[in-house]
Formats: sequence, C-alpha cells, structure tokens
Amino acid sequence: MKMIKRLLNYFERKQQLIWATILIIGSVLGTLFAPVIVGRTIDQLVGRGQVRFAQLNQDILWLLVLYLASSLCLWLATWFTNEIAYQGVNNLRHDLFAKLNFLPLRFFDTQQHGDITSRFVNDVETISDGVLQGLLTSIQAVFTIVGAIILMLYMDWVMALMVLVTAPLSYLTAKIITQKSQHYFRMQADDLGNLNGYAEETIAGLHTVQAFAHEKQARAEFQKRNQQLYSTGFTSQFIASFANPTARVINNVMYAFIGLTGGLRAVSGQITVGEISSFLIFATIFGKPFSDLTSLSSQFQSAYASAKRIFHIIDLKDEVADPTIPRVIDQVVGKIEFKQVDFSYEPDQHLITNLNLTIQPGQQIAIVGETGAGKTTLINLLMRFYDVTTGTISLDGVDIRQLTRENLRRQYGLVLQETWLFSGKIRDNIAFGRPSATFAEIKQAAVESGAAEFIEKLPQGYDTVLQAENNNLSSGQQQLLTIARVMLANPPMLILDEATSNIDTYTEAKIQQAFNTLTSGRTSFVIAHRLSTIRQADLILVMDHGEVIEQGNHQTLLAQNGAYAKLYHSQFED
Ligand SMILES: Nc1ncnc2c1ncn2[C@@H]1O[C@H](COP(=O)(O)OP(=O)(O)OP(=O)(O)O)[C@@H](O)[C@H]1O
Repeated sequence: MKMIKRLLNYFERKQQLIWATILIIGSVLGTLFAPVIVGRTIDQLVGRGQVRFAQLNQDILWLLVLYLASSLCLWLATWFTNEIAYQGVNNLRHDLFAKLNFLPLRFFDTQQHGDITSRFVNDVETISDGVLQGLLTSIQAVFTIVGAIILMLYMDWVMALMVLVTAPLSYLTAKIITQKSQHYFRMQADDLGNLNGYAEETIAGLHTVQAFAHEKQARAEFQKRNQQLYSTGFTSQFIASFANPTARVINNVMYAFIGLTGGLRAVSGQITVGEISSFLIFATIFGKPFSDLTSLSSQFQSAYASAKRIFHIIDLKDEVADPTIPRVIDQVVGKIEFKQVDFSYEPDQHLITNLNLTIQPGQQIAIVGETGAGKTTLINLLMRFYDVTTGTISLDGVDIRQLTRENLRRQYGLVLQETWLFSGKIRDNIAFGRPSATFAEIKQAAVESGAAEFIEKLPQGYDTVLQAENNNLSSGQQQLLTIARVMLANPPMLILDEATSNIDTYTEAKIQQAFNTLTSGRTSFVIAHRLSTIRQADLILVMDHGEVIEQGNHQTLLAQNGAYAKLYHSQFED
C-alpha cells in the first residue's frame, strides 16, 4: 500500500482527475439508463399489430442521445486520464534520471547498463499503461457496479440478489488466479532486463564478438536468456489468462438463471417482458466491470513489479554528499598530496595500502605498471569517482572531500582511451567542455590539437553530424577530437589515460604533439603503456598490485635497475 501511495503521488493532478471522474460518471449513467429505455421500447409493442409508435419513436431518440453522450464523455475522460498518466510517468522518469547523477560510480560498474535502460523504457511504460487503464477502468467499474446495484434493486430485488451473489464469485476466482501469477510477472521483468542487458552489451561489442568468431556462443547465450524470458512470460500470461475465461463462464451461468427466473416472474405478472430484457442487459453490464477489474489486476501486478524495480534504484543510497559548506578552489596551483591512503573496491580485497605521494605544481606524472596494477584506480581517487577508505588526498592543501565534486572535477581535463562522443555535430562535441565557446575558439582548439586537418577534409566540416555509437572516425581521430575538447575547456590540470594506444604512427605523433602543448606548465597525469612517450616526465610512478613500488625520473629509475628498468628494457631491447 505504501508503494502504491508513493506511486500515486507522481500522478497527482487533481483538476484532471476531477474532470475525468465527472465524465466517467456521465458515461456510466448513459450506459446504465440505456437498458431501462430498451425495456420501455419493448413494452411499447403491446401485442401483434398493437404498437405505440409515438412513444416508441421518442424512446429510440432518447436511446440515441444517451449512447452518443455516453461515448463523448468516455472519449473526453480518456483524454484527461492520458494527461494524468503521461505527466506522472514524465515525473517518474525525471526522478529516476536525476537519481543516476547521485549514485556512486560503484553502482554503474557493477550493474548491467541494459538493465538500467530497461527500467527507464519498459518498466516506466508498464506503469504508464497500468495507470492509464487502471484509472479509467477502476473509476468506471466502481460507478457501474454501484449504479447497477441501485437500478437492479429498484427493478426487481429477487433477480438483483441473484446477480449480486454470483458476480463476486467470478471476481474472487480470478483474483486468486492473478495472485498466483504475480510472482512470475516479477520474474518476467527481471528476465527482460537481463535480456536487454545482454543484447546491448553484444551490440556494443559486436566487432570484438565477430573478431573472436563468437557469434555462435553469443547467439546461444541470447537464446538461453530469450528462452528464459519466454518461459517466465508464458507462465505468467498462462496463469493470468485463466482469470478472464473463468469469470466469463460464471457470468454466462448467471445469465441463464436470470433468464429463467425472469421468465417465471413475467408469467406470474411480477415484471414485464421489457423488464426481463432490461435485466439481461443489466447483467451483462454488471458482469463486465468485474471481469475488467480482474484483467486489470494482472496489469496492476506488472505495474507493481515495475514500480518496485524503479523505486529500488530511487531508494539506493546516494554517494557521500558534498559538504554543506564546501571549501572552494578558484585558481588552482596544482600541488597534490596522498597521505597514508588506503583503498579497496571490495571491503575484503585490499588494493592500495598506505600510499604517500607528493606532486608539485606543474609536474608531469607518468603512471606505469602492468595491467590491473591500479593505475586507473589512482585516477578514480584523484577525481573522486571513488573515495579513499582511509587517509587523505589534498589539492593545494585542501582535503578534496571538503570541495564539491564539481569544483574538484572542473580542475581536471580528462582524455580517456575510450573516447566518448555524443550524437551531434563535431563542433558541438568539441564545445562540450565549454558550451559558451565561439566558433572561432572551437576552430582554434581543433587546429592546436591537430584535429582540424581531418575535420576540414570532411564534406560538412565542423557541421558533420556524428552518431554516438558508429561515427566512421578512426580511434585516433576520435581521440584528437576529445583532445580538442579538453584544449577548449582549458583546465588547469590534466589526466590522460592510456591515450596513445591503438593509433597509427602518424596520428600518434600528432597526439603526442598535442599532449606536449596541453601538459606544458600544468600538473598532469599520463597513464601510458608506451614508455617512449614518458621519458620527459618529471616523476614516474611504477605501480604493482596497488602499490607504488618505485618512483623517480627516467634516469634515476633506469639506474636503480628495478621494475621500471625491466619494463623499459622489455619494450626497447628485444
Ligand atoms: N569497479 C571495480 N570493482 C572491483 N574491482 C575493481 C574495479 N575496478 C578495478 N578493479 C580491480 O582493481 C585492480 C586495479 O584495477 P585498475 O583498473 O586500477 O588497473 P590498471 O592498472 O588501470 O589496469 P589497466 O592497465 O588494465 O587499465 C584490478 O585488480 C581490478 O580487477
């Protein structure tokens, strides 16, 4: 109940709800009075050749007006409920997306991205359908049931009682059935998320999948998950599908009894033949809201399961909040200190222990080490994508946890090996770091980074529209664009993560040149696998299993003849 209440808060639009309710009542009244008039028209046929035409015509006219008015009211009510449902869903999506910005990176590192997307798209859609249908059908059902009871009791209490006793039977049976299917609906939503996650993962990495001739395995895995979804989907729908037919059978038995009892009562003169007809129509009208409610309940089950998945994310613990009164760094000098830093991703797996480091302003730091040594982790800590477990990292003497994340991250320009370009023009992609930049400034950054050369050869130049996933640029060209982006943003410090791998020698030289321009005079961190590019670095940190095992410049480290020398010789003296 708590969750339903919470969900309904999103759909609170009082005025529209009042209008929708009034219009639905109007439509229900039309539907309820129509059978009374049908009964009256039948009673105008007094006997063979004895028809009261004047009265009959008037009744038929009334019937037409009632049906038209009832349909119009229903159409308008649907319009209002649409507005309520879509506005609510809009708010829900907004909150879900807003939440993503407050979740710790740990969440995204451990969750399938397709599953998150599925919550945005499928789950939200299911809720929207549930609320839309739910509002309309439930209001309609309640008023139809109440109205029909009153009218039926007024017409003939014996038959009314018969309907009142049998109709809830069909409802109860269907309810028991849908309760059973609830468990499977939850499983179905999870399996759908699972399938989406796998499809997204495979499509994103299709090159790799094909390069490793892994299509068969990928198809098999997809099929396995698909089959699982089929099986839970089928089971839930199968169980739920019993609800409606069962209700119908019970309803039909009820009609037969009404026909029989009505006939007997008409023979004894207690009701007219027209009233029997009215009553039979009433029974149909009265049965419908019950079966509507039962099929609606399966829709509610799915919506409930989806709401649970969405609120699960909304209720996750936010990352540690920024300080209420943060320190602010306006003009960064660029001195960074690690003091007794311990860090681990998982509580029981220590990675970094007691790391102490001092980086002077303007220094160029190279981080080297084998894969999994902890290079990216160091960057994650510097930018507060993760927080240290114990110890402190300070920037210009201020513990970085005393700054807002925005203030800290604005000090860094980040060039990753995996470039991130969004769907849009090249010029907008470069301007991402400083949206207010003029076109001249964008061009200037492209020239300085060396990206201008290839951009200007494109038919649409800076107006070329890129697709986020598949943009036909080489990885070197993409990286030059991200370098241009950082150049335009002109941040005081830099982080370049494995920036020179996977690129042809010509582009690599261009990138190297761009890096040199970029890093001069700024505190900068470069993660590089090619040791040739870091000979000039002021400080080289050699990492292994989360520890900085050696530090110094190229000459001193070579002279030490330790891990760095070994790594260096392995690259240059084969
Ligand atoms: N989000 C995470 N959750 C749990 N463990 C992680 C996470 N990210 C990295 N690790 C683990 O931490 C260790 C260090 O990883 P890190 O990515 O820092 O290495 P790296 O030196 O940057 O490696 P590479 O050169 O391959 O990028 C590895 O053992 C890795 O498996």
